Amino acid sequence: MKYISTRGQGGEKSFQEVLLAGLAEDGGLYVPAELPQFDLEKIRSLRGLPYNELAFEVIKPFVAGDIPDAKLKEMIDDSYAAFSHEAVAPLTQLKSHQWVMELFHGPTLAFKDFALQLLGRLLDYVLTERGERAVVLGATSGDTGSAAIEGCRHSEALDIFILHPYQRVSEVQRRQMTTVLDSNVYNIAVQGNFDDCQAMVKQCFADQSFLPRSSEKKTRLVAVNSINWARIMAQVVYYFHASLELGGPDREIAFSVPTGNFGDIFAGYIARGMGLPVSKLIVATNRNDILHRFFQNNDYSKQSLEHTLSPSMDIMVSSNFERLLFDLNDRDGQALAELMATFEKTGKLSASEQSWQKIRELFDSSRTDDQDTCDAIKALFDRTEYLADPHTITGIRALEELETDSRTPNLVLATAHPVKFPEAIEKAGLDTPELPHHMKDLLEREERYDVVDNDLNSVKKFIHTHL
Ligand SMILES: Cc1ncc(COP(=O)(O)O)c(C=O)c1O
Ligand SMILES: N[C@@H](CCOP(=O)(O)O)C(=O)O
Repeated sequence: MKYISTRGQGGEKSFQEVLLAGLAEDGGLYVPAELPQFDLEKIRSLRGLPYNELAFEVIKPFVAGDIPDAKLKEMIDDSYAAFSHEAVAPLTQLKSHQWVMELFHGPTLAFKDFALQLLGRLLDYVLTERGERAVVLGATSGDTGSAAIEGCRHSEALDIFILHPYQRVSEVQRRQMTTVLDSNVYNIAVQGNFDDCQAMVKQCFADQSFLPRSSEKKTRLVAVNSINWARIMAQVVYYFHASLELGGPDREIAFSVPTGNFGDIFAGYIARGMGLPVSKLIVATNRNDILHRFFQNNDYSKQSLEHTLSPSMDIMVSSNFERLLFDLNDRDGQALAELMATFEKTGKLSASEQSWQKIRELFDSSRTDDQDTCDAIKALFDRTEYLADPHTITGIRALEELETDSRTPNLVLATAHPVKFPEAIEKAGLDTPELPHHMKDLLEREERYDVVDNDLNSVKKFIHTHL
């Protein structure tokens, strides 16, 4: 499989190159030069497979030529054996035609584990084969950080630096990161918001001269955010899983996806591009609604980032949106590079009217504020005794608000476990469930993290001195 940058430079790359690079050298994101195609017969043949076997079939073409089948299979089997539910991504029906797919049965209780358990293993395998070490650098609004640490901490080939916005993640989320005391793990609490953290991570990738150099080799920086294609690739699998559970590919499914960095829903777009019958992709946002404004009014313009009860979606600049824009611009890297340069200068962009109209046939969107988040969590619980987390509920609310075809199964991605967000659950007037067994003493464990100014040089200096 070959990959290209959304900004058109640098030629074709292999999966290993893309895995290890994160961002492309021209500042773009990697996408497959061509998507693998699964016809209906092939998709039908996947029916009934356990999650790990399905994952192997879906992921295999993306890594072809770079990871031996037997090794890939072993890594996938190990990744999903770490999940606490036998079905890995179980579906629960909330009402007729409406299901949630629970993506929070991994070790850190959010959907990030699906990709980061595998990504950690892929990195460890590839780096060990090459006899190299690397520095993992990531930004988190709460969930990617702990999942990345959990996925990578056991690798002797990796040092891990995670930036999170100081006092802007929940206590459980913070402690899931900061109570990991391994000597290769560094948590940096930046006195800014998630967009600041993500922008600094991208700037570190763009200019890596701050990294120490050993005599033989320069230090390699690796991305664990969904700018890394391997993240999207692993997330594609559960769209196939949901569809097959609900009668696909012989009926279409509509997916409603709590959205921030546009990675999770973009994986659904890729599944559709591979041949999976998907009728709608619904972008559910919180008050940070740049994507909602794009899908409603063709207006992708930055506003100030607000702190909400769904902190993991407190994102304004959505990295993966660039991957969609690449397709909307007929995969013209030059045109996309110009569009992104305009966005960097002016803080806004829009698509051509024709491509926006076309993409609106597939995508719809909805926005939920904090009050509606609490009201909807309570109303759902009163009706069904199902406790949704404040991110998942935005996806459920979107389905209530938008008119969807009642004959098509509607599936919401349940992206995190409610136990991670007691503030929202309490504000909804409900009791937070107990922490699961492996995290029982989380609130008593020793923490270690450093608070750093919202300043690129301070972050670079921190990384440099700790390597
Ligand atoms: C719990 C939760 N829900 C939804 C999202 C949004 O996903 P994405 O950033 O892939 O759009 C995130 C963060 O990424 C999250 O942690
Ligand atoms: N919501 C994420 C933010 C980063 O998104 P990613 O999917 O690009 O890693 C988080 O919880 O950290």
